Amino acid sequence: MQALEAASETAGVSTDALMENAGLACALRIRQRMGGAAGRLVLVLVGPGNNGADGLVVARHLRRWGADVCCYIVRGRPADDPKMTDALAYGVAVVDSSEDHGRPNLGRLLGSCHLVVDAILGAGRYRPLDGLVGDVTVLVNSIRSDRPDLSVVAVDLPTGVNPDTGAADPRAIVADETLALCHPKHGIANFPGAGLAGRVTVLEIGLPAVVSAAADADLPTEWMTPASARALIADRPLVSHKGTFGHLMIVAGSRNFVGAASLAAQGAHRVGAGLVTLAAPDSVYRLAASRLTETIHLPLPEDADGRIDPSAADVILERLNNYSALAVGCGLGLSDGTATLIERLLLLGENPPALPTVIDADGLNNLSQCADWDKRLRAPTVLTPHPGEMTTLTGRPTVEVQADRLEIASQSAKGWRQTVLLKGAHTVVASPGGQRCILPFANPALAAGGTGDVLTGVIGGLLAQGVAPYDAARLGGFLHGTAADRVRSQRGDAGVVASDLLDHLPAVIADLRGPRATRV
Ligand SMILES: NC(=O)C1=CN([C@@H]2O[C@H](COP(=O)(O)OP(=O)(O)OC[C@H]3O[C@@H](n4cnc5c(N)ncnc54)[C@H](O)[C@@H]3O)[C@@H](O)[C@H]2O)[C@@H](O)CC1
Ligand SMILES: Nc1ncnc2c1ncn2[C@@H]1O[C@H](COP(=O)(O)OP(=O)(O)O)[C@@H](O)[C@H]1O
Ligand SMILES: [K+]
Repeated sequence: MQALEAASETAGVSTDALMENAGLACALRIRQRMGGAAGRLVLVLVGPGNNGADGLVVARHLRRWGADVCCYIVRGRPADDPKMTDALAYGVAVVDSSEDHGRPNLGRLLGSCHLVVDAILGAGRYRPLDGLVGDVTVLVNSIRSDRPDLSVVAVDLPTGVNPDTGAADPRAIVADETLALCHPKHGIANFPGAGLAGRVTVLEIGLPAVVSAAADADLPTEWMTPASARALIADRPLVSHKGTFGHLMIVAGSRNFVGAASLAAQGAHRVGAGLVTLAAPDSVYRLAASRLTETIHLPLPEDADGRIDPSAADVILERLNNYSALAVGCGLGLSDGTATLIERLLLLGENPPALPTVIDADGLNNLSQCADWDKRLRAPTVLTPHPGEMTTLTGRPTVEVQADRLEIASQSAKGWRQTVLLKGAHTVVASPGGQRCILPFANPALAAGGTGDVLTGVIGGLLAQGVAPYDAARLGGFLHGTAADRVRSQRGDAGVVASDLLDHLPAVIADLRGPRATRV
């Protein structure tokens, strides 16, 4: 962002203009969050640099719209600060920390305000919080935990988070929402910083077009937003039929995991696949069929433990010509037989069509048993490991995977020449060509068995409709994460079950698509 700011100056857009744009964008979002400005009491914590200057612009606009706004100057501002002059001219109240010994004024303001804006520190050079700033952040965090009605909104980054790494001072601000200016900094993509940022909203600050185009080409990591997801949703022609939207074959399920197969099938239906066939062990078919009224069924021979028998590979392979995508793995179980099945379905050697494929769960575990699997995948594939499955596939300890999620997903995608979706809070998607993106969802409601099976069905359903693997993975993950956020807002963090996600998927797609005209 520092380089972009310099390039903007050269292109004729001053830092001051960017700061004004940034402050206005933040003020608009805060007003929206509060459901209006008039009569609200807002406390803006102002630091010494440009983040503090953004805070003063936010304060001025909110005051202009009728809020009672107090700026608490955490660290001295320059004596001739024009942003301070402007804020005072609009009637913003100012309290200086140097005159608030023992912080009685700050305590009083925190006790009565509706919302706190953290504009103490942003993306400047990081150093650990000193005593003065740390005092303030500790008080804010403690009053926030006593007052569930109080929102803390951070400008650009929560104060105390290292913008480049995501490391955090133990006294860092805990925010309910972070307003990321232009390109989100790594500090709110990586944990623990990401865990302190709350919901992340990305705001435009009006970089000149030539600068932002160059930046988009240069920056390796995309932060998925509703706008970037919308761009991946295809039009749905009015004159269409079930064949228009593809046919997905799902190979899944075993005696112990009947629901996994069923959840994947429903995930695919709910993102608009034209036809979905579930190829499952005969005993799973008998249980799942009564729930899956829209699904086509292909019952398969099974072994003594209720897993698909490897001889079923012939049954599947001879039919694949009639399908447009394949999803493999949910609840498959793990045995020599299932490894043979996976080898025959997915790896070089046989000669069926190379259907776009998503592999999850035991599909991945079985795959890891096949010699040289990473060099022999036949089709364009999305692999969707959780961190434990990533360990199985790469041999790298899970703590290592989690410490460097972006790099490990990227390296794996390049090495395997396939798309990789590394699950978990802030899911990472990486393409074999070096693109990568972060899905901005951290949601404990998703931490429940079966949610990954829904994701596999969603990605498979998109592949079947002709969406390219990298796009299917990032769009699928975005739809899944958005649906989960909706479920969480209705039902809370605990007790959500995977099938709760399903009903939300069509509305998530419709809302993202918006009122755009459907083409015939
Ligand atoms: N780069 C851009 O294009 C734009 C940047 N903007 C804002 O500018 C911010 C970056 O501004 P700055 O570079 O001034 O950085 P900061 O606002 O983070 O402030 C840096 C100042 O804080 C001091 N400081 C750093 N760590 C400290 C600590 N632990 N305790 C006490 N003081 C500490 C530094 O010595 C320095 O004086 C962004 O986060 C964003 O809010 C926006 O105004 C929009 C335009
Ligand atoms: N705390 C979390 N924040 C965001 N997403 C999460 C969180 N916990 C789990 N998820 C998501 O939920 C899904 C879980 O998938 P997985 O671990 O394969 O479970 P299962 O196979 O039991 O369905 C993944 O999409 C993962 O990214
Ligand atoms: K901040």
